[in-house]
Amino acid sequence: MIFLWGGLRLWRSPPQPFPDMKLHRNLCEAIIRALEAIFNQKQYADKVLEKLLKSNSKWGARDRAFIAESTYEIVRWWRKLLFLANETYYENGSNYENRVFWRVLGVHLLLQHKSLPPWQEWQNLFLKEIEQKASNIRERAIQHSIPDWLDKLGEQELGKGAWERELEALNKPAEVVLRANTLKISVQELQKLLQEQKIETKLTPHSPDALILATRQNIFQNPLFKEGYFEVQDVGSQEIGRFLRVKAGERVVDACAGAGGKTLHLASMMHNKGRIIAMDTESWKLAELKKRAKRNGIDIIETRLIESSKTIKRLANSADKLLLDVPCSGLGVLRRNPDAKWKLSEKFLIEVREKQSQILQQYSQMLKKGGFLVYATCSILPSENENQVNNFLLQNKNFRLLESKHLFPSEYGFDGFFMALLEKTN
Ligand SMILES: C[S@@+](CC[C@H](N)C(=O)[O-])C[C@H]1O[C@@H](n2cnc3c(N)ncnc32)[C@H](O)[C@@H]1O
Repeated sequence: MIFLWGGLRLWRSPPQPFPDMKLHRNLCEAIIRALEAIFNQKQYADKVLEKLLKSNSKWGARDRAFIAESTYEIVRWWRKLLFLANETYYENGSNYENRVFWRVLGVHLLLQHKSLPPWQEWQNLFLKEIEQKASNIRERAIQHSIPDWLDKLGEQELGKGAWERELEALNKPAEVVLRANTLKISVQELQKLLQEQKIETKLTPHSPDALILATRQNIFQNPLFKEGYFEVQDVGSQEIGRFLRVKAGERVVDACAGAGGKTLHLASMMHNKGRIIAMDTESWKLAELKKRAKRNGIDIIETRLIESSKTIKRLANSADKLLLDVPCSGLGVLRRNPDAKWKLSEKFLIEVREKQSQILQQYSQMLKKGGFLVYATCSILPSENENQVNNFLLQNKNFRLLESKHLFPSEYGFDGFFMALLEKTN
């Protein structure tokens, strides 16, 4: 699964019709190239777009937004658009012909009320017919554009009503959320400085340091970002950091730190006092984390690459607080990563659940007696969440559950997460 911290996320805005924009063939060809790389070469959408947008410096901001937004919306609605284009959907990962990408793009643009140029690829596509077909879809997996196996699994795990509510919410494009780096600035001051640049934001009751961008722009180019005044981080992800209740001066281990989205938050809540050991199995992510820490004015983080179980054993009984933000299906963040639903498989889910339970079992040994750990995922499936925690508690009587929380996109409007706070009592 993918974890994003890069600039591309900012291009995922609500679908916009770009009403007065002429359809240039080179922009449509760029979208086709992106779709081909995502669906046939199985590349990650964010990486594909990052590379594609860098490849042509002549595209203006509107062109780039058009390419990125169209690609993301097509990826999100892939199965439904194939159905409306009278094309076959392959659940087994087979490749699609170029012609299919063109037809799907044509259907998408018609539904955005664009009039199509008389290009040969778009002959015989008519909005009225497409709309009529769309109004008669009976199958939930097509309507919500999701693979059959995942649709069945979601219903099995969450129940019909809850799964349908999440399906609906997970197909809405995500907002861009900033987290003020309180080591450098308060959320109110940040809002004011952004306003002076005519960048409108709103506060949210769900997170004290969060600001939500009213309109999308390349915020990573903003001088305030370069100065480390804020990071881009979803509201739910911010909640996980707070859930660990870290204090200044503590020794904290963030064992699946990745590029450090949550590590940086922990460090600012600790007022940059104490020690955080940020670990991961991927060295490139830890290298990125170091860069981000520097920008944020944080110097209490030490990165440690996990090369074997020895790295973990060396830290036995050493942490006051431990964050286990484990690898997962990413089902809670499909709004940001819609391509994940086409790349996930039952086999991957079985493997990732096994990994989660191993991490929980082995890494929890790093905690001191009396210490707290947070087990977190960006999944909404009980099999990755409470079931993992319950199994662990059955086998580890020296831990007790203090609190757990589900963040469902349908209920609070942001990404889906799970977090459980455990205490090591003995
Ligand atoms: C959910 S992501 C972490 C996101 C990160 N905490 C953040 O807030 O940006 C899970 C991370 O676990 C890492 N990972 C995978 N297997 C691991 C293992 N066995 N031990 C530690 N980390 C692992 C992945 O490389 C990935 O960065």
